[in-house]
Amino acid sequence: MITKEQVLQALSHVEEPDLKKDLVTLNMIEGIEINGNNIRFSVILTTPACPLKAMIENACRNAIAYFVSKEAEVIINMTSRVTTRANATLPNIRNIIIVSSGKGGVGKSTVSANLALGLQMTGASVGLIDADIYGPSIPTMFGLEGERPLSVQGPDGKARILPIERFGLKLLSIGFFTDPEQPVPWRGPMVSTAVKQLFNDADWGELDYLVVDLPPGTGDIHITLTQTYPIAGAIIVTTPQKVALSDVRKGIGMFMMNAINIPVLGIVENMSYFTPAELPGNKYYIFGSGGGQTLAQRYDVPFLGEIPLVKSISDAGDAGRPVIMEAGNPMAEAFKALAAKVAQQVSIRNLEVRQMNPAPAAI
Ligand SMILES: Nc1ncnc2c1ncn2[C@@H]1O[C@H](COP(=O)(O)OP(=O)(O)OP(=O)(O)O)[C@@H](O)[C@H]1O
Repeated sequence: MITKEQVLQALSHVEEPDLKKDLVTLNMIEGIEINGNNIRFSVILTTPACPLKAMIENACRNAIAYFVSKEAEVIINMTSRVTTRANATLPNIRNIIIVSSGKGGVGKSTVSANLALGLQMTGASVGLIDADIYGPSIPTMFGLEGERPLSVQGPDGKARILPIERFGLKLLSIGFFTDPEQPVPWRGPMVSTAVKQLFNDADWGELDYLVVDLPPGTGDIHITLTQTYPIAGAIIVTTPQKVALSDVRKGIGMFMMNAINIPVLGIVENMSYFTPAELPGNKYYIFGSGGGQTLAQRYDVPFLGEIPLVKSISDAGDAGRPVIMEAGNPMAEAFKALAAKVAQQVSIRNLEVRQMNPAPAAI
């Protein structure tokens, strides 16, 4: 007779490669049912985008065959529950991911939009805030220029902004509230108040991830957000040119300052190499190669990947349909891989935070 204890014992030999602990210790096994030779259970991954899903499933099957019985018929339900750090400020939002860059024009908004969609395509619920007061580009990238979000009455009687939904994403941009013909001369306190409204006064519902596209550089918004909300981590976008890399150093330095102390989930290098549309296998590193990777090593933060310079990205951005929506486009694959890596880093950081502060069970 196969017992539940035998199954748990076998699965305690399977390690989650990113989290470096076994599946039983991580409480990732649920709903074990045994009926004669049939074993059924669920593995609760920490993100639907887990790039190691197939490998973990395989390791579970091998462990059952080795430690329990070769004859067992195993049915595994691979599912997920996105982890969070305890968050009393915005309890419905499990992870806030900020996307920043030292310099303007490096592709921060392009990365934010495609990352948010990449996370959403794996089954997570995702929101995107465009807090780039100097040049909000999310309305254009999603074909939403001139749109105005509706206002609804919340249960407390207060008005709430309803994010606009597009391709399954919930979106709010500072650009929905400003007139592109009449740029607003923003002052520090105005900026902070306006951006905080996008978080506090909006009806986001339940979100696994909220991606935030920040203005370039290190300014008031960065300080306000990092001091007001529990941020799961920051992503830094750069391009291979030396000047962009030196700006990134300042950005990383800011997040690592004691007073701010936001985990850097990693560096993304955009426009790393040029790929002609007719020769997608050819890569031309016109600005030199390896800069982002070297910087990541120097600061001991993950390198999240290289995004090529491809004309279709900007065409797609201008046409209101981010490139990740184009099935079969190699760029779409690059952004999907990026989303999986980011989700993985969020899970790792959340576990580290829980180990440092084990009081509330945050899963
Ligand atoms: N990998 C790429 N290949 C080709 N074009 C790209 C790539 N990444 C971004 N672009 C284009 O470069 C321009 C700037 O990109 P984007 O708006 O995403 O940058 P940003 O860093 O957010 O800029 P800003 O600082 O102005 O907000 C856009 O026209 C975009 O379509």
